[in-house]
Amino acid sequence: MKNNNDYVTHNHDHYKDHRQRDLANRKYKDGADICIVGAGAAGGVLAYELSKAGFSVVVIEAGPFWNPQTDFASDELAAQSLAWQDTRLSTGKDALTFGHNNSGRGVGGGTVHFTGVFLRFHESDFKTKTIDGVGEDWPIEYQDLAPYYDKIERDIAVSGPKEFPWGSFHGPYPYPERNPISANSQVFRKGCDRLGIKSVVAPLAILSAPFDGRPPCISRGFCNQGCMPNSKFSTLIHHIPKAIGYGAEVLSDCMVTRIELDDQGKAKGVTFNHDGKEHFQKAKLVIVSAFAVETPRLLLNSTCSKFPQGLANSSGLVGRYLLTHTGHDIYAKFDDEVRLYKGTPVMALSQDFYETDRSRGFARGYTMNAHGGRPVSLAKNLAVSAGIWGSDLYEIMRDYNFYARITIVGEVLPDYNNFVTLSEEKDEYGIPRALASFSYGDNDNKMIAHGVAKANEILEAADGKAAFVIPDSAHLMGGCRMGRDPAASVVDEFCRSHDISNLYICDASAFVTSGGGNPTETVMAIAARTAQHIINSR
Ligand SMILES: Cc1cc2nc3c(=O)[nH]c(=O)nc-3n(C[C@H](O)[C@H](O)[C@H](O)COP(=O)(O)OP(=O)(O)OC[C@H]3O[C@@H](n4cnc5c(N)ncnc54)[C@H](O)[C@@H]3O)c2cc1C
Repeated sequence: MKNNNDYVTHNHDHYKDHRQRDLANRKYKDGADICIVGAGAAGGVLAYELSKAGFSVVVIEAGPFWNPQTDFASDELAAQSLAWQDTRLSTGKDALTFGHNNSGRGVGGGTVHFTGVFLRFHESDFKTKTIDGVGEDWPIEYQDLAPYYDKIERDIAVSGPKEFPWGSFHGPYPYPERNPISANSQVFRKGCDRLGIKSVVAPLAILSAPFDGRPPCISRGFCNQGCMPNSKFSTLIHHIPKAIGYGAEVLSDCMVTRIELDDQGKAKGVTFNHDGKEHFQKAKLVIVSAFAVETPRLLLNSTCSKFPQGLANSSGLVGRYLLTHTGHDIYAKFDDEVRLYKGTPVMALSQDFYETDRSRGFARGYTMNAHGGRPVSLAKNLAVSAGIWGSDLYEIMRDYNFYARITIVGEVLPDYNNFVTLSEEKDEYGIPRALASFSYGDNDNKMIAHGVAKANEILEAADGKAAFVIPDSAHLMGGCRMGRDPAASVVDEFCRSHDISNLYICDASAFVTSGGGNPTETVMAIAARTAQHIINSR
């Protein structure tokens, strides 16, 4: 019998014992207290906190149980498999690109291939309607999440600056900031300094010193390809192994196709597909943590006579108010080599343009990330998103080493007409494929224009020559927004669905607004708060 400490020892193959081989002999075949759908950022935190509190927990994950030592490759193309690659249909004026840029698949979810930029939301993010007259207020405030932000940062030893100039949290972070920073980040900070724009070394869920049996980052630079040395946090290597140590069971390669209700209209478990066969997992409470596209899709697919519009959907808002961040990439060319592939991709950022400044002509704002990048994705994005082909494309790729990049992570305002729903087309499980529709609004477009101009100013102040812009988006959120009014939201402030008392929806889909910074710390803080609520309600 292993004790819990065995599961926190890293760099050996502690995952193999838990790859599901025999579903007939699974641990909680006759029922568990809690079934969590999806083992990503939120699902991992929930599994850890709830199993630690003594609940019997089953986590059902569509993708594989990755082993960093054998499954992660220092190869851009090979690592595409870490993302959700099933076909999703996309429409709208600014149709979203899915695949590698949007969600994970497999234990760890998006945390396996995320960049590790770890930011809190600001106080204003939770009340944009009250403060700026745009978007919607959340049913919670920054202060409700603050203790959970603290906890998550401590739990995974976030590295960051001693002083963080923006928002309510001013540091220090549990672990010191990363040093040295990449050449791209040095270029960014030089440009900011010359223009009087504040910048810092980025807070990262990547170790700057040893922690929990894991080594500090060696700046190998393949963060988005899965971190083989385990220096970057993911729920795959942190929360999930510990949850297993507390008794949780993880069923990987198992696609949940429906949430099932009993005669009283309460959740009784989920149906899932493994290797072409259907299985049922009984549970007293179901939590859906399948991310901003798959969560609404699963709810909409789980129709029954009592809920013909899908589960938790009496408001008609499941799938509505889908959010993303503007993710425009601004490139400039330098005389000296920058080598964008080197080191942790984001090592410096600025939030000087995060809060509303009416003189700019739009509400809300953005984070600027000095953002490294790899050559295959650059070539693809140049051709597909920027429409640069032929000799122009060849020349840029030939001079790849001389480009620097800034990415604008900008707040997109919530819009009822941005949504995910079910299409007419079905996948191999017989579930209708997701169809997402997305268009930027006027405020979003003004913000993008401002961010692009500001990034060019910074790069030019650092002696670069403005080169090209690749339009992009990042980080999906929303689709099951939280709120107090059951007619205007899908879940309450603890992510409990308004319609079904033992059905929780807890992941990025619960976001009301997108904030102007990378979202995963907020996803995890919300999950930790939801777990505490479930524990308190026991
Ligand atoms: C390239 C990239 C870089 C990023 N970088 C950053 C960053 O630097 N900082 C930051 O804050 N955020 C970043 N993000 C965003 C981050 O990954 C997400 O915000 C976060 O993972 C969302 O957490 P989640 O729990 O909602 O979903 P996920 O982490 O995506 O987890 C959902 C899980 O559910 C599983 N699932 C889905 N449907 C089913 C089903 N029907 N049955 C069973 N399982 C299912 C999926 O396989 C997945 O494992 C990045 C994202 C990408 C794509």
